[in-house]
Amino acid sequence: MHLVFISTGGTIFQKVDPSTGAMACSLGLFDVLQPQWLQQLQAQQQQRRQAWQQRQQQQQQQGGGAGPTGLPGGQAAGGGPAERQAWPPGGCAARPAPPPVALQSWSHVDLRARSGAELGFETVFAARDAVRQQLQLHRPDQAPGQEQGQDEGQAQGGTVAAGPGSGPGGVGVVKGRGGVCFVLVTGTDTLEEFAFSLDLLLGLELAAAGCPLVVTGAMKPYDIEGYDGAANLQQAVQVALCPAAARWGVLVCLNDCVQAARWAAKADSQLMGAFRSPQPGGAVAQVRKGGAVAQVRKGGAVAQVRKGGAVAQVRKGGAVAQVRKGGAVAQVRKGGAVAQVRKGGAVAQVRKGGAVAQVRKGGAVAQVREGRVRFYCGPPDDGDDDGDEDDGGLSVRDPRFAALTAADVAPWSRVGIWTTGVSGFIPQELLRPPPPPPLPVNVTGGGGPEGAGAGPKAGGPGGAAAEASCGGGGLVGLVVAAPGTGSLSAALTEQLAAAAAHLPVVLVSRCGCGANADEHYYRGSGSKYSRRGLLLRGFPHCTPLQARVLLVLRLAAGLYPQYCRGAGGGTAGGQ
Ligand SMILES: NC(=O)C[C@H](N)C(=O)O
Repeated sequence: MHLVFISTGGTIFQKVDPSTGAMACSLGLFDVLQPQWLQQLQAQQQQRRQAWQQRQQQQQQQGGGAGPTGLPGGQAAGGGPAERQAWPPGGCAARPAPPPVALQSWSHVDLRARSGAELGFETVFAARDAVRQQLQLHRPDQAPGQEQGQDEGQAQGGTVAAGPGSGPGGVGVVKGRGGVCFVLVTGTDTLEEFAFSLDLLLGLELAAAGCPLVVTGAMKPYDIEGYDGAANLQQAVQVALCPAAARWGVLVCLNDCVQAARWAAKADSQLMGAFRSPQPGGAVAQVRKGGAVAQVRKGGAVAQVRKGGAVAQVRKGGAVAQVRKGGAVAQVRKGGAVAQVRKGGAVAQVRKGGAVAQVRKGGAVAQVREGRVRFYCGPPDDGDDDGDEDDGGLSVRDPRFAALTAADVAPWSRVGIWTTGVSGFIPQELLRPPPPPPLPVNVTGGGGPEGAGAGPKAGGPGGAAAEASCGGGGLVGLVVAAPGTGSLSAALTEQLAAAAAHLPVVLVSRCGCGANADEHYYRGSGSKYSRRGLLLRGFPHCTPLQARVLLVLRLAAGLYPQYCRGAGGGTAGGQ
């Protein structure tokens, strides 16, 4: 396996410059991750592979295969016994463990972006292109989606096919892997958007090729006690090499936890456990479409320490405590919500000890414990999303994104996010329709709407040229983060409905988790907006940040032609 590091900037590479007293991005990747550590890992993986091969031989000699439980013992990082036990519910009959992955070589692509705040789509696309290039170089022999008998898989003892009882997405089942995996190091401030964008642009390709990309960073700078950069980077490497990571596409790994890029969000601006997925902790059960699916965790982080104070962390509890500024316990709860009811399919997982756990949208999908990567569930069946929404035929990982370039996306990046609430308002200035196009030179009157007043060109997939249609407010689109399932006052509804004639307006929940419409309980909560031209479908459970990324890519890909000039819809206006 070849491991590719792609780095930008961020706190992970920062320490104070004594001459200025300001933070400076002065470290390189291999200052943070000692090559010696990689060499040790290389040797360790090799030993584990040999041990695995010996066990296979012994089992064959004994004629026992994988044994009655399918759990050959002694697996280490990337193939540990806990990982095997974790999934699927009901046990793992006759499912052989995949071989530990051999780390053969590594390389580094430095994209030289400075910090999370400076991240632009051009860097996202530079990363996408770097990944593509490496995928080409380490191309599996067979077509995506098929079992790959590629050199790497064969060199490692062959591929391991899905056995009976393998869970959704075949977690822990490695139907061959590509010969390359990726670790992207970046600033945490925009890490979730970077990871989500790459999952949209590359997720299908990576998952089909069995080549995971793991995104990481650090919450503390290099020269501060408790610097988390080295550990995060090491764990990201372990996750990238883990067989169970192969089909996830893009993952996020910080603070011992691995989360799906589809769900991970920076939910705390300071703590090392900043990254969470929707529904972290708290909920101990979920009921979906009438069938109970329990979610039990070992408590999650139930105590946090900021700026000194007692260090307290209680697990297997459910009691929640937070200690902030000097040790005062600011908040003590017991239990939080004990049940949630939503639409949706049941997906459950069994952990050691009989606890019935976790719907796939909740929390970490894997953790690094005792130096081992333990996946608790597999990627979604559909490889994309929860699939329980009426998404209007739009998937989140859309194959049409594959042809996009940075130049296509540039004109469409001016999508704004506006949050509404009590006495909610949106400045009309933001929503103004585009100015009339200037008359073409040497034309006396009657300038048509197309061709004139051209904004930057965007060549969409399939050669369909589209131009961004900027409203008078300078926006090409707007994401409205509204309360609850995306509830708007009557006045806002009318204001946005008028704007939707020329400006794509997406409505999402500002809750950070949950759908933007719920026709089961709040009947009409979606249709009254979509009837007026607001975009709701195809943004399932998207956070406002995710909806923004998705809208930018969809506009660039020409998926909403009514909002593009020259892409079949004429000048935007009227749907
Ligand atoms: N922890 C971090 O990486 C934060 C930093 N401000 C960034 O570049 O995103």
